[in-house]
Amino acid sequence: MSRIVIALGGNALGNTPAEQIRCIDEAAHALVSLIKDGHEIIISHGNGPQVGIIQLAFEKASKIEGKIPQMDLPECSAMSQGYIGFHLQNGIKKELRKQGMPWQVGTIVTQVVVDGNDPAFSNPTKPIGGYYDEATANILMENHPGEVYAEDAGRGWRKMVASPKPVDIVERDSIVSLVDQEFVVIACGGGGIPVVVDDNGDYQSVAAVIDKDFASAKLAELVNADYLFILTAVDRVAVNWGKPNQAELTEITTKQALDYCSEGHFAPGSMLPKVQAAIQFAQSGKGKKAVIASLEKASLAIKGETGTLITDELPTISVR
Ligand SMILES: Nc1ncnc2c1ncn2[C@@H]1O[C@H](COP(=O)(O)OP(=O)(O)O)[C@@H](O)[C@H]1O
Ligand SMILES: NC(=O)OP(=O)(O)O
Repeated sequence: MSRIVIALGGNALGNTPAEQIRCIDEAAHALVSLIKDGHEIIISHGNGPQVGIIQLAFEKASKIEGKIPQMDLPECSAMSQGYIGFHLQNGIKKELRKQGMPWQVGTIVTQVVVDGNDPAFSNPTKPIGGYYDEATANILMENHPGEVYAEDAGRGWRKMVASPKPVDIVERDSIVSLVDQEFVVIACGGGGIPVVVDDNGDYQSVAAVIDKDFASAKLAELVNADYLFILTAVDRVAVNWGKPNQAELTEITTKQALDYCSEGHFAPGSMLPKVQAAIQFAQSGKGKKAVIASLEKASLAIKGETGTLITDELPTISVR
């Protein structure tokens, strides 16, 4: 039996409630199959599209109806955790019931501590919300001084917000306690609600969106997981991505992964943070394994039949 932290891509959850329910229904079988194989799972998820939509909805509503306030980013993140957690709870419960399994499912509103002096606060790099063309992004920047829009991994222009690195997880003990009681736990949604610790030791929220892959690596480290699974839309990480000599990686050491990162094989804002988060977890303790794989093949990935395995110690590399 292994303890597995699973990071689900926010872009894979669709853009509407109906799409999200459908995506989760499709993912639930793969997630439950890991429990059926005897593993404990803790699920985290992205919220990039969703948190941007929630913030924009409040901004628009506040202009139409004066009494509706604008909503700050941490509150929008908290709402996204509830909204996505609600659908994940129901989708996973439905699949568990179908398979006659008695596990409970619970979502924890999770706060993640960041460093208030993180340089990320003055360099917004995390894309949120929908996609725009360049001309529209320029108009939005003119009309909203202080807002930053930039290209997101060749997919279009998006609003960029600060994305500090996770340092600690406030609700870590609650998460471990529920896992120990055979709950499927959903935590650190959207990378967690970013907070800093003030002089009194209280938590104060800060306007940022933490990368869910980095938050998942921190979660996996703090709950002493054996595996970090980063599940996305491709079966394996590739070198020379999108080129005629593209080659998928099956197993790499953290050293090899670092070399590939510095050679520019992984797109910033998409695959690069996943590989960096995988390295971080693999280096966090002896025998720790990180796997980047496709969502629907999660149960094959744990058997080593698909995905890219990243560990600190593998002596060999396979490329195919
Ligand atoms: N070197 C690479 N190997 C594999 N996929 C890559 C690589 N570089 C970029 N990608 C792209 O990155 C995507 C994963 O990033 P993204 O869509 O942002 O993730 P998420 O699932 O968290 O929303 C893959 O589906 C693929 O299209
Ligand atoms: N918070 C976060 O990393 O979300 P995405 O995975 O949707 O970008």
